[in-house]
Amino acid sequence: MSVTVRVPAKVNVQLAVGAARPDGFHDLANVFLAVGLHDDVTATAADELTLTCEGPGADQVPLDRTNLAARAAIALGERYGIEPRVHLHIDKDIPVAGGMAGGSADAAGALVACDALWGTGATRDELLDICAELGSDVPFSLVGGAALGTGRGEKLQLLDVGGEFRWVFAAADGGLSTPAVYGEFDRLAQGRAIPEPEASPALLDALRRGDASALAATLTNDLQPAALSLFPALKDTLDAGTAAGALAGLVSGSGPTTAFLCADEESARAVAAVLTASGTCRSVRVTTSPAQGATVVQR
Ligand SMILES: C[C@@](CO)(OP(=O)(O)O)[C@H](O)COP(=O)(O)OP(=O)(O)OC[C@H]1O[C@@H](n2ccc(N)nc2=O)[C@H](O)[C@@H]1O
Ligand SMILES: Nc1ncnc2c1ncn2[C@@H]1O[C@H](COP(=O)(O)OP(=O)(O)O)[C@@H](O)[C@H]1O
Repeated sequence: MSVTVRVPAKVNVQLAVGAARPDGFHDLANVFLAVGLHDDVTATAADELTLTCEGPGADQVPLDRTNLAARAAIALGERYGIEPRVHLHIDKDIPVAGGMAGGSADAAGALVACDALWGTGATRDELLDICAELGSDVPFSLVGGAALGTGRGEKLQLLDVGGEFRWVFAAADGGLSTPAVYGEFDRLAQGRAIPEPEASPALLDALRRGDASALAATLTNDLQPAALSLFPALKDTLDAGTAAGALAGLVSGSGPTTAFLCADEESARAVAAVLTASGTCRSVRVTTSPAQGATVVQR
């Protein structure tokens, strides 16, 4: 018996980062938006825990117990006294180490797939607890849509989105490590007072109204200077996308994927064509948001 779960990538339309906490994490006001790029995770009953992965960047995904999908299966099994005898297959379409929460998506997908396979009877809150143990972004991958993440990003408040937004994503040649980008944020912040992170009322209002121009005017990412400092060529991609007519461009989370918000489908196609021809990125995708969270698509 097999269960397949589809899980979305995310973009952070606001990522306000506070000072480093004693535990090494940073308090955030993290406005997540799920976007229509997905990984599919299939869980199949097996003799032991095994993993396979296919798709772009699959060679950079660990296939041992450090894989976030494997960790999710182990964590669920431990909680409910079940041996994780399962084969997990990840069909990957979310850029690896790209700041789009691909690993978190796979963790949420594996959790929901194993939960369905094993019939644990876990409540959604119990699943969300396990998600938060696995990583700061994992709870959002489970719920999808749009949400404000506070704490280290794991405490979620669902947000209303009043319309569909058009995005172009440019995957970079290479990846960025999330801890390295937060470390660079700390280095750049030395000697500066860091304000408490707060969600922008204007941005939440733009989301609620589905107003792309207003959202474009309020997009912010406090990790962007750190990502650009570690990966300066991203500036060329951002310049190419905005010159091509995007309403705004920003680094997605810790990067190095760049995200371009566009007025409509036609503009998104034009921006994608210019980015593809620019030679400033590895691949380009056009998609929409919001997208739904982890969903069983086959069983
Ligand atoms: C930056 C963001 C924005 O959504 O995602 P990505 O863009 O990388 O996908 C997140 O904050 C990443 O969340 P996630 O990738 O789940 O991070 P975790 O596994 O919990 O933590 C990895 C490391 O990132 C740093 N970290 C993470 C979250 C946070 N609020 N403060 C931190 O300082 C810590 O160094 C931590 O050890
Ligand atoms: N299922 C997974 N998919 C992708 N990466 C994973 C997975 N499990 C563990 N990793 C590790 O996590 C790192 C971060 O990957 P990813 O989650 O795709 O990026 P980001 O944190 O930038 O959103 C990768 O370099 C990889 O070593």
